Amino acid sequence: MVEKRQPIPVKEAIERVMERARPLNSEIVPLDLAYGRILAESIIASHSVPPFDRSPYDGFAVRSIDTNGASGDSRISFKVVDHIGAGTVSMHTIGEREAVRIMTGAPLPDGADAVVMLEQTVIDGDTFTIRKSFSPLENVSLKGEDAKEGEMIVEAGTYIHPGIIAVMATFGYAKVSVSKKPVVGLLATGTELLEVSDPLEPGKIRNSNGPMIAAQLARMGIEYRLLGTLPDDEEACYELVKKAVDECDAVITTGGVSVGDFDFLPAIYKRLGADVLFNKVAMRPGSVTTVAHVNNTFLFGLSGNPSACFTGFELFARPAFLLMMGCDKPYLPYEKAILTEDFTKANPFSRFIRAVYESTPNGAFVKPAGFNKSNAVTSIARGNSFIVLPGGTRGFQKGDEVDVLLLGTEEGVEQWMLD
Ligand SMILES: Nc1nc2c(c(=O)[nH]1)N[C@H]1C(S)=C(S)[C@@H](COP(=O)(O)OP(=O)(O)OC[C@H]3O[C@@H](n4cnc5c(N)ncnc54)[C@H](O)[C@@H]3O)O[C@H]1N2
Ligand code: MOO
Ligand SMILES: [Mg+2]
Repeated sequence: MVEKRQPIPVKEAIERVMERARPLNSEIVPLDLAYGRILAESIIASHSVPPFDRSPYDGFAVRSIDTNGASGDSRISFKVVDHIGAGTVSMHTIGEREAVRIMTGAPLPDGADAVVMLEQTVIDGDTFTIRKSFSPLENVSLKGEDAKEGEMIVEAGTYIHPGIIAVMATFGYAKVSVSKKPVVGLLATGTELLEVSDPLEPGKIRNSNGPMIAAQLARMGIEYRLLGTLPDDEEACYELVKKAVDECDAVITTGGVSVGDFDFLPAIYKRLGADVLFNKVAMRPGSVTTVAHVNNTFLFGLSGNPSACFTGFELFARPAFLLMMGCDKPYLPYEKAILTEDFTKANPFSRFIRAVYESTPNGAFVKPAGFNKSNAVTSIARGNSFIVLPGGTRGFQKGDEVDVLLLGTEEGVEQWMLD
């Protein structure tokens, strides 16, 4: 008698996984290795930005009061008493009708409260004239206008993108505290599996899930331990998974999670005494995705079918790893888009269709990325998103608005947006 599995809604499955995920500790890395990591400390402005009043233009620093009344008919003349570029501080205090020739980024000299752009002057030796008046602080980049000393700039939990690298450099963070990455073991199971470099043989296929998951992990900045590719042999798989559980924060397997005679993962979870969070999800593809937990280690039993495997990783493993890394936005970004093709199949379960999403000036559009069965591999290659159709629906038409989850973005969202 084949075991009857109880499907649970996708949202509940995700919640069960996320409830078990615990943030890992942090580690210190040099700034040049921080890109793509998750901040484990908040970035506080250690000084004001800019740190001094400075010139935003190449021109002349003047006292605005001296410019009052300037016009085309009545030009006012200034005497240039110093000349500075960025990085140099003038020792002069500007007096009446005096000016310092100043370059972009140089600190405003004492006494000056406005900057005249070079283009606004007529220069004659060490004097120049202007034809308009300037108000106090005109063309001055004020100390602290970008950030005040002590201000919170980026909160812990944020994905470190190049802009965050820029502020950390600004504030002298030569090293920064980031969350540790999970150690993830990767095992492809299947007697039919060949290595990528092997020629095809009757009844065999090349292992595409292993390299795919490795790349899904790489896209998140996570390295993996390749546990290997094993035939459908319960004993060999058990020994390998058992060993990996002690060494890894998560073990991802592909294949062998359904009810077939050579699907040994359910028996392996039992022998390990693992707590199975679920073994059936009301979704297509990926309904047999199984997630278990033992000794503080996650076991992600992804389906062998490539589209199901891919989907199971993105929906369950990805947010769990991001939560473990302290990320405050672990979920795939959500959009609405207009379907540009009919999709008339019934959806007994929530359906995740590999899709091509395009954002245009006329709105966002989406269409299935080709052959879309659970065992499809080409639509994963052609897609950049999932169309999500709710369970219990059918007959989506061209022009309908549908839910879309975007793949491969650096930053996600705080909440799972769908049921
Ligand atoms: N009687 C039932 N049969 C099946 C059910 C079911 O509920 N009752 N579920 C179906 C669903 S849904 C899926 S999905 C698959 C899941 O199968 P498994 O996760 O057990 O995976 P396998 O049986 O090992 O392989 C399935 C399929 O995928 C190919 N495969 C496996 N590994 C790889 C790999 N690394 N790279 C590329 N392709 C791989 C394998 O050759 C099979 O074709 O079960 C349904 N059956
Ligand atoms: O797990 Mo299966 O992918 O629902 O087709
Ligand atoms: Mg199977």
